[in-house]
Amino acid sequence: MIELDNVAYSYGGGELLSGITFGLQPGSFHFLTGPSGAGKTTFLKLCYGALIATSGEVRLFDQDVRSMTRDDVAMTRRRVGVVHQDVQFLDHLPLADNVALPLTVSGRGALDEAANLKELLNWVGLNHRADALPPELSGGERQRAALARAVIMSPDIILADEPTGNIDWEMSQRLLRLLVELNKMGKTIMIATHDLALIRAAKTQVQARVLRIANRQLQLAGADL
Ligand SMILES: Nc1ncnc2c1ncn2[C@@H]1O[C@H](COP(=O)(O)OP(=O)(O)OP(=O)(O)O)[C@@H](O)[C@H]1O
Repeated sequence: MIELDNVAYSYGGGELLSGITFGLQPGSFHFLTGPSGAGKTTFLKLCYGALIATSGEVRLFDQDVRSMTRDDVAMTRRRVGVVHQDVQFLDHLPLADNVALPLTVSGRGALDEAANLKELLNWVGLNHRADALPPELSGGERQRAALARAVIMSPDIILADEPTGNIDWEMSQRLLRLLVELNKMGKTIMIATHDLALIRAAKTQVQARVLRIANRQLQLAGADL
């Protein structure tokens, strides 16, 4: 689904990632960990084509990201749902409209939209908050809304960057359960996180692999986490 072949990435100040070869298999569940500043967000951005590798090749659904047209990029955005580290909403729009934004932008029918949206808000436990404005939401509500928005287009892959960064343990568990549920429905999941307790909790629920970025390299972490 996503393949990186000997990928390197530099930000000008030097090489951040180097010699990265990785293939994301359908239906897999990965955690991505490593020290702060190691390049986890950068790696995720390379995976969904938001950044282009300095060298090496990234293929998204068998297509080299460098050869993608604007339409190709729009298509892959539908197939890859991203939960960003710094979740942004339009503060003047109610939560439901924010969650529906990818549908609205893509021009899907209103009826289709309404049915899908209600079900989705229910699934993340936010039906009662549908009319709330983003500044009125708690951290956990924002994260669940971000997840709902990331999956509203029924993507095949969900990439989540520190989705439990600012929320308490109970809410982290709730979010994890939603991601595990998505994986059981066949979605491919990758979560960047510092939270080793979250990884341990996940391993009791799903067969998760742990990747670690350190010293510019991507490695498969040992089973002793
Ligand atoms: N647009 C940019 N321009 C220059 N340097 C950048 C840019 N984005 C990130 N960096 C640098 O690249 C390094 C890796 O950043 P990245 O966000 O990928 O790390 P991370 O592992 O996700 O960190 P964290 O765990 O703290 O979120 C950092 O030192 C960061 O300052």
